[in-house]
Amino acid sequence: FCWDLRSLRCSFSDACECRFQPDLEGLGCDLAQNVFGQHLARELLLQAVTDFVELAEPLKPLVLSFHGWTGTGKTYVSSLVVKHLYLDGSRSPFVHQFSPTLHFPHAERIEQYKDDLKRWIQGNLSTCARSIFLFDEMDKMHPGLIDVIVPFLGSSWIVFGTNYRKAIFIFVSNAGGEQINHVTLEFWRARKDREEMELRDLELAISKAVFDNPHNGFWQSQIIDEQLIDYLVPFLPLKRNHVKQCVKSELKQQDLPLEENLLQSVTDSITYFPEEEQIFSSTGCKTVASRINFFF
Ligand SMILES: Nc1ncnc2c1ncn2[C@@H]1O[C@H](COP(=O)(O)OP(=O)(O)OP(=O)(O)O)[C@@H](O)[C@H]1O
Repeated sequence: FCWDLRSLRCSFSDACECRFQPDLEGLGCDLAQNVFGQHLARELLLQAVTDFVELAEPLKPLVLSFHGWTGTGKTYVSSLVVKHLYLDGSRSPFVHQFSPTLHFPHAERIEQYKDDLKRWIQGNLSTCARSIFLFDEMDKMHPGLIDVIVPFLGSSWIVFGTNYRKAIFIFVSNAGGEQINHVTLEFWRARKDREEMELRDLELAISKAVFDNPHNGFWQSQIIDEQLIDYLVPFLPLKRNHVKQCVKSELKQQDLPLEENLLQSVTDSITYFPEEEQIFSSTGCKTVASRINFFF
């Protein structure tokens, strides 16, 4: 069980800046128990977040970029980070999410979006230095837009009168997903244990795929030129056994019986690739919840 004693601690301490009260043990516990098939993302993230929040005066904000195929847990893992950093979890007013298709849909308004985004981040950081900014679908972001946040990501002390070094920025995208899938498949074909995969097996493939792509929000971005991303976090394609674990955990959450037949039927109803070997789920665990409803 993961105990959460933060409320208690928070009420006795002055250190509860913006109700930011990291529960790193809880985060580690949740990642280990509830995130399947992602040993690299789990380890890297826990280490990065731990190192960062333990610094009272960090030298720069923490900047993470999540990459991987659809339904592999990128959004889910971000929600766990938020849940374990703020007492109010995702309801915290200091957690901000941007999605290009929702917030920046019109290419011709890019100059306006640049101003808005800069002011928005600056304003939020003045209210609370311990803010989190999540940028979804980075592969759909207009190149150029994201560069307005460059001044907030580096290590100069004060930007526009705000101390911003305590913020966390998380970029999420499918970019690099195919390359990650390819390397993972090669591992499987070589009969190597998936857990033996190391970051260095993937890093080069991801950075090439992401940063050399003119359609990506990071294309020719100063964020890359100035090396402002601290960690590229890879999410591996999920195998049948991981999908089965997702089905099991969804059944538990919905208080439904854990019948082996049902578990197997839902797991088998998903499509797998490549066509010959059928190893990885083409939608990760994304459609699991809706499929369970279909079987009832
Ligand atoms: N590795 C995983 N472990 C446990 N559950 C998972 C995992 N991956 C996905 N899920 C489940 O599937 C749902 C959808 O996953 P999620 O939204 O995190 O995918 P994603 O990687 O962000 O996909 P996309 O790139 O399409 O946005 C989650 O809410 C979670 O319930």
